[in-house]
Amino acid sequence: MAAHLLSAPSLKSNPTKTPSLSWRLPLPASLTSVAPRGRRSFVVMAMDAKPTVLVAEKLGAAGLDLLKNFANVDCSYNLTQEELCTKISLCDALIVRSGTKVSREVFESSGGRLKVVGRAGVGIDNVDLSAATEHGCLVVNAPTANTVAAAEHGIALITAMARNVAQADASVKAGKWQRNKYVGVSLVGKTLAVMGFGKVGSEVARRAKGLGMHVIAHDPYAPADRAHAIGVDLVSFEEAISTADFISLHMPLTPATSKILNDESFAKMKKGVRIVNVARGGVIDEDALVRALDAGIVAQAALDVFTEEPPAKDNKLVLHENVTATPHLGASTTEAQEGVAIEIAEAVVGALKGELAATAVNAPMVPAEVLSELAPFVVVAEKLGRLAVQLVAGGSGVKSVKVTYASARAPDDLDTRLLRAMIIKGLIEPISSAFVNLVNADFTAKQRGLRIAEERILLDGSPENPLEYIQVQIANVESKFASAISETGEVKVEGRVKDGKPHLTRVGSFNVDVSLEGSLILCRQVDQPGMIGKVGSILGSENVNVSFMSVGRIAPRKHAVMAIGVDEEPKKETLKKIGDIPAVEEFVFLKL
Ligand SMILES: NC(=O)c1ccc[n+]([C@@H]2O[C@H](COP(=O)([O-])OP(=O)(O)OC[C@H]3O[C@@H](n4cnc5c(N)ncnc54)[C@H](O)[C@@H]3O)[C@@H](O)[C@H]2O)c1
Ligand SMILES: O=C(O)[C@H](O)COP(=O)(O)O
Repeated sequence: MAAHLLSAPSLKSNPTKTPSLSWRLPLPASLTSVAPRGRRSFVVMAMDAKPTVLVAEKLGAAGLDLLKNFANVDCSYNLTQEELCTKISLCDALIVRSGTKVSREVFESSGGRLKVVGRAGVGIDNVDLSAATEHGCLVVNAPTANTVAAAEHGIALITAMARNVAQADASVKAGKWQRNKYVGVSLVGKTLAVMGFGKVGSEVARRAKGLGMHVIAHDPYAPADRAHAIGVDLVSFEEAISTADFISLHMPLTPATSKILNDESFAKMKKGVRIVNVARGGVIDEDALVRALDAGIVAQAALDVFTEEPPAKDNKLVLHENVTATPHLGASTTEAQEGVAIEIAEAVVGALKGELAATAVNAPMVPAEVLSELAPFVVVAEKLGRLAVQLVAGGSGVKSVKVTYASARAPDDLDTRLLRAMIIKGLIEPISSAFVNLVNADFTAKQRGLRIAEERILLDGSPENPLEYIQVQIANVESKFASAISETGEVKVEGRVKDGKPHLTRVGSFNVDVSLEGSLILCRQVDQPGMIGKVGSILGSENVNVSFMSVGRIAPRKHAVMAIGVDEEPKKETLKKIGDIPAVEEFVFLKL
């Protein structure tokens, strides 16, 4: 991405000292959701001495060498939170893996000196991103270097579990020779369901094919042709879990995937299924897994990750005789750690020098004047992305997105890069563990094979208002809400700013008008009197507050789409009651 998006760092040359740095990064609250009023920008202060980097967890030697060429490096492992908080005020950068909690207290204790946190790995669940941004601290990660290691660990767990390697090893070491007890199962010809066909999942699939397994995958957002290219069929969640002999989890932990394997899903699985998890502990309801193991539905599980890490000593799942457990070792190979160390050291050094980091996860940057003008449209853009992706049910994956900006401004007079970044953020964040901002939006989209085509419609009228409306269309997909498909076959949503507020103004071929706040119910019905009352009273009786309601129809007494903004998330039963109204043909609940 072009460096001029960031107000350029001023480098004062001084032959005897490290160059001084001064960045000024305007801070759009919508990109970070954390900037308190009056703190919309932050400045990385001038550094006249060599910076100090605290490496709080073991990092590969090549990465350390890179850091040492530029900074004083303090490797202090196993620090308590208190020790970390004490040290941090003397450090310009901090590098961690998943074992160090970089809490708000750490940022507060830094006294403003900490400028960069480097996460040597993918997940940044251990870094308080809001606090980082509030304190003007850039967070960078290393998202690709440990993919193969994680995939290899998944395969190691599948094979070790199938042949009882861990249990048999413990038995031999205890002086036993139990050849009959540890008869395993073969992998060849067995069906493996890969849940989450991203970087790690696709590498697991490729390797499992080599072991002679029949591989299917479930990932509503992955391109089908990428799966077909390696001989994998993308199937529904139900089909994946009900037909698999082995299930391997590779999706991020998001509100939608939290406890996605639970009592209900275990009940649908083949008796004797085997489960592997090298993603995040929270995607499995661990108590439900213990029940499924006890009931014999799940024959075995092999787990690298846990809801709480390290798990409690008396954790029933870890102690279960049919469970193989490893202490979050997915990324722990010499090679991956060298790769991650180099990736993160380069990112941290680059950030300390004032360069843009493609793997930055919280760096907002856009000129303040552009930001203030586009601020309300930024919200529309992100929400349209979120809505559009949540409307997708399947098809060839979210690959091709067309964004249309309708404006009376000449194209040169309207910088849409921030809007595009926010649409990408809206499209990607609900379906991944990625954090998207202006720095990494295009990079993240490209990495996921997501093509964003932008089109401008030049309107007559006053160019005072930067934009009339934004349209987001996703091609080659099916929708959970058939009415969201436009006349030309794409999932289509359109929004605009009204009285300073973001509004949804079109879904598919239906005009609607609903404020984009809280959550949204879209409902297609036969246009007839009394529908608004019926739906409103169901929501009212369940204490769900309706913030907005609008009906768009093709013609009187034909079909209509009702858009209902709600402040609270309705219960499943409440939504079912709406679906049961005879005139309702389809409906969908969407989180904004
Ligand atoms: N154990 C370890 O040490 C280790 C190492 C690396 C990665 N990880 C974890 O593995 C997971 C995958 O990492 P990645 O780098 O492949 O991420 P990725 O973003 O490349 O892939 C995740 C995939 O999951 C899909 N997905 C999202 N929601 C889904 C849903 N509801 N159902 C099915 N699929 C869904 C996405 O479309 C995407 O294709 C992450 O949770 C990551 O933190 C763990
Ligand atoms: O998020 C990751 O990159 C993996 O879970 C690995 O984490 P680790 O580097 O702390 O082992």
